[in-house]
Amino acid sequence: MDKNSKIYIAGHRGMVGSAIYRKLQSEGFENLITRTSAELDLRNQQAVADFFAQEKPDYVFLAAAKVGGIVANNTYRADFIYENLAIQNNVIHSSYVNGVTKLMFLGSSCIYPKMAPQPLKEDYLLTGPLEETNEPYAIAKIAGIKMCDAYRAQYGCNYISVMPTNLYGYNDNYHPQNSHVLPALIRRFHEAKEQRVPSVTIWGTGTPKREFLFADDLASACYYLMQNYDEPGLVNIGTGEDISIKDLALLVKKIIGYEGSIEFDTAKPDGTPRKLMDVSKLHSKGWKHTVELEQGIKLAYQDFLRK
Ligand SMILES: NC(=O)C1=CN([C@@H]2O[C@H](COP(=O)(O)OP(=O)(O)OC[C@H]3O[C@@H](n4cnc5c(N)ncnc54)[C@H](OP(=O)(O)O)[C@@H]3O)[C@@H](O)[C@H]2O)C=CC1
Ligand SMILES: C[C@H]1O[C@H](OP(=O)(O)OP(=O)(O)OC[C@H]2O[C@@H](n3cnc4c(=O)[nH]c(N)nc43)[C@H](O)[C@@H]2O)[C@@H](O)[C@@H](O)C1=O
Repeated sequence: MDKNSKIYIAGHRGMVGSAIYRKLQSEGFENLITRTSAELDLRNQQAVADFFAQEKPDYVFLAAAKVGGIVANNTYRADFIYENLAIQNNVIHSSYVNGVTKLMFLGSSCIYPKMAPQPLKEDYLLTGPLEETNEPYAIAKIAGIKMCDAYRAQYGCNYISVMPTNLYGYNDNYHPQNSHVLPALIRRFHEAKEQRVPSVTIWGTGTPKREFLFADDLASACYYLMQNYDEPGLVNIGTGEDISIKDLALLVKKIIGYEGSIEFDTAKPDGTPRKLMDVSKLHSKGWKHTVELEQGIKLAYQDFLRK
């Protein structure tokens, strides 16, 4: 990418897309193209074809998707598979038709088998059954990886796939039911503190382990890989460190300054027992995260308080 390249960031108002937008701006890129979902519904094949034919972007970051936490994935199963397949099919195919130089597809760590060995290496893809709660979303994401590889193999397209671990940061979704765990806990502990509620309930047993990456770090990795990575297959993006949900809840409780107790709603799903990324490939390419979890949660909490 050079500073005059025309770059389309699909999903620029979301947590990831907005972080990629900020990163590109801070690096001096000015020719950035964006559309909200109201302006351009990426599920609409003709609208996407017309947009690409008119704008002819050089580079595409595909960060638009139907996204949510464990209960949203499990509840809106049809929406998660249909919307994600439609968005990625339309954007990837229109990129090919209109000669996009390079495209980055964002997947997720949920593409790996539920019981895969830890840490998760890139070559564990398609080696076992998926986690049931997010299987439709994961199937769509796996199709996206395979679509990038197929367009590379048949048409020589330089389309790359990156697999971020669980993310959090600025512009996160704080919906009480549909969000991911970190924004959910920030909101719940904050409201419990404000309303002097004696206990906070978190979902599941608290024993699953997750890895968390600050979205601005992810944007930095995406920028780095867009400049320095041209391979088929996938590359994990994470920190290589994980934490149990119980310990995460204790950390959020401490940062927010809530003094009540924690209870567990075991009627809610735990999901995958552990999802720790093997980040040796990413490190070998020359990128490492900079924001540690406690610091990142403090930054996210400040952002939550500003909204
Ligand atoms: N959040 C996480 O923990 C993780 C996210 N990822 C991946 O990162 C990417 C970005 O996720 P994140 O930023 O968290 O998600 P958000 O929900 O914050 O943002 C998604 C964006 O996609 C856009 N979008 C959704 N549907 C459509 C549509 N039909 N047409 C056009 N635009 C649409 C929305 O645009 P608008 O605002 O204009 O409506 C929104 O800004 C996704 O591919 C996700 O799978 C991967 C791993 C973990
Ligand atoms: C990024 C990733 O996100 C989803 O998978 P997930 O990793 O299971 O993500 P989650 O953040 O929703 O939950 C993590 C853990 O935390 C526990 N948990 C406790 N209390 C709350 C809570 O209040 N909300 C939520 N959401 N979870 C909670 C919850 O029970 C689970 O054990 C995928 O569907 C898929 O979309 C995907 O790729």
